[in-house]
Formats: sequence, structure tokens, C-alpha cells
Amino acid sequence: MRTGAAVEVAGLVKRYGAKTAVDGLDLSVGEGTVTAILGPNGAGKTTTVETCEGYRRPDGGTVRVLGLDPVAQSGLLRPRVGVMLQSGGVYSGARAHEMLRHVAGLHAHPLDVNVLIERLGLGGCGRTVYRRLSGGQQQRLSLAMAVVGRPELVFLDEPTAGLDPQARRATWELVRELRSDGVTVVLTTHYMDEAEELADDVAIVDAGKVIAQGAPEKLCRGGAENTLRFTGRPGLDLTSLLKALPANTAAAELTPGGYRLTGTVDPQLLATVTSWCAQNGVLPDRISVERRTLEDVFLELTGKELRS
Ligand SMILES: Nc1ncnc2c1ncn2[C@@H]1O[C@H](COP(=O)(O)OP(=O)(O)OP(=O)(O)O)[C@@H](O)[C@H]1O
Repeated sequence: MRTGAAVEVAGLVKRYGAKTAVDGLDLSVGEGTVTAILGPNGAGKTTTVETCEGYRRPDGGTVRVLGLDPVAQSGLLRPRVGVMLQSGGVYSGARAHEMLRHVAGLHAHPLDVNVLIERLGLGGCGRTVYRRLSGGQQQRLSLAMAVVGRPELVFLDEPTAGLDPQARRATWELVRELRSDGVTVVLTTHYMDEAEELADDVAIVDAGKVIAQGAPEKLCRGGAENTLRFTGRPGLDLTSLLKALPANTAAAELTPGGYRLTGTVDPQLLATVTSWCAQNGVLPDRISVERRTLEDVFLELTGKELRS
């Protein structure tokens, strides 16, 4: 992995009339990494990405993409950056393969178009005009157009939204290949498993700001607690168990004989619980440690209520 920043966003502000969509957002994307931008509906993800792509002019702050200003230096940037928009961004009367070949022809060293068509399962829709393609085919064609020019950096806005599982896997595979070829990938997604699978770095955006950024494992490890569950005979004396455990541990009997401990679940805590069980003649049928998932972290940080 290389080290510099492919994208540097500092204090970005973007308003639509009275609505502040992006509100002082800071984001740094390392070269050659895959960064996933997560956030509730309306958090400002698309606006941020579109500003990085040069489609929107910031109202405040600075944006640098491959060291360039995406609005003032768009001519220099366009050939080096691939873009997959949420809305497709493709002329609706164009035939699928013609369009892809046309885009390939604009670049000095494009990927092999036929291979890409095969990879993304677009073989059967070559003569179909864009507006008559299925939603999933449109998505895959937009992805193909974003990558065919061998860009240094690709922005993918919800690349797998609405795709079937096969197309989703094919898209993930392509993203992994881009990464191993040293391409920087910035994607937005609502799928936590996608971020966990693909991303070196995750940025969680809420109300126009990045509220957490880091490797998925790091985000899941840090902060709040993990859970240990065990089953034993009903009615165990949890007050006695808690006396043996660190002060930040909580215990509950959720169902008769089904216990849940939350707190700093580490090897020491597990050892203390099993030793307490031994001292009290309890043989747990089952004992398990549950780590927080990215979805848990996301919901903890952004809350559970629906966004308008
Ligand atoms: N062209 C526009 N004109 C007016 N308001 C807009 C426009 N585009 C976006 N907004 C508003 O700006 C806010 C941020 O929108 P944005 O599309 O950037 O969010 P998002 O995080 O990508 O959301 P989603 O997950 O739903 O795609 C929202 O409140 C949205 O309604």
C-alpha cells in the first residue's frame, strides 16, 4: 500500500438553499486503499462524493483529489478518475456496448472491453439502449464505464444497491482487483457487510460530518462493550457473579437460565466467569463471546431513529 492521500477534504461545507447538506466535513483517503463512506439517508455522502468529483462547488472548506482542485482543475483530473454515479449518468439512448467502447476509446490504455463485459455479465445486452436495461444491468454498465479507463482513483456511489447476489459478488471481486492494482477506491454503501468485506478504512458520516473513521476491525474493537452469553441453571446469583467481575460489567438473566454479560469482554473476564461457575457448581451448556459488528457501531453512533 502506498502512503500519500489521494483525497483530502478539510472543513467542507455544501448548502442547498437553506439546507446545509455537508457541515464542516473532514476526510482523508489514503492512496491505494478502499474507503467506504457510510451514513444514514441524507447524511451528505453523495454530496461529498459529488463535490470530490467536481460536480459540485464547495461553499466552504477545501477539497483536493490527487492533489488537484476538482472544480478548477477538472480537465486534468477527469482522465485520472473513474466515476460511478447513483443515477447512472449515462445518455439513455446509447447502446450498452457502444457506450462502453466509446468511453474506452477516450483513454490511452483502457481495459479489454470484451473481458470487462464478460466479467460483469453484460454480454447479453450489447445492443440494448441504456434506458431499456434492467436496473442491475444499468448499475453494472455504469461500473464498467467507471473503471474501463484504468483510473488511478474510482468513486463508486452505492455500487451494489439493488444488485442480485451474483452481481454483488462480481462487483466486490472487481473492487478487490482494483485495490490490488493500486487503484484508490472510494465507495458509499448502506451495506455493512460490503464495508466489512472491502474497506481498509470506513468513514461514518452523520448530519454532514465524519463522526468516526478507521479500519473496520478498529471501529468494532474500540468504544463500547462486547457481550458474553452463557446458559446454565436458572436463578443464578448474579450479584455474587458481578462481585467477581470488573465494575463496568452488567449482567442479566434474559430467559430462564440464559445469561448475558456486557462490559469489557477479554480473556480475563472469561476466565473469571468460568472460575465463578466452577466454584458455584455451574456447568454452562454454552458460552459465547460476541463482538460488535460494524452495524452495531453504526447504530450506536448514528442512533436508531429513521432519517427524513
Ligand atoms: N440537489 C439538491 N437540492 C436540495 N437538497 C438536496 C440536493 N441534493 C441533496 N439534498 C439534500 O441534502 C442532504 C444530503 O443529501 P445526500 O444525497 O448528500 O445524502 P446521502 O448521505 O447521500 O443520502 P442517501 O443515503 O439517502 O443517498 C439531504 O437532506 C438531501 O435532501
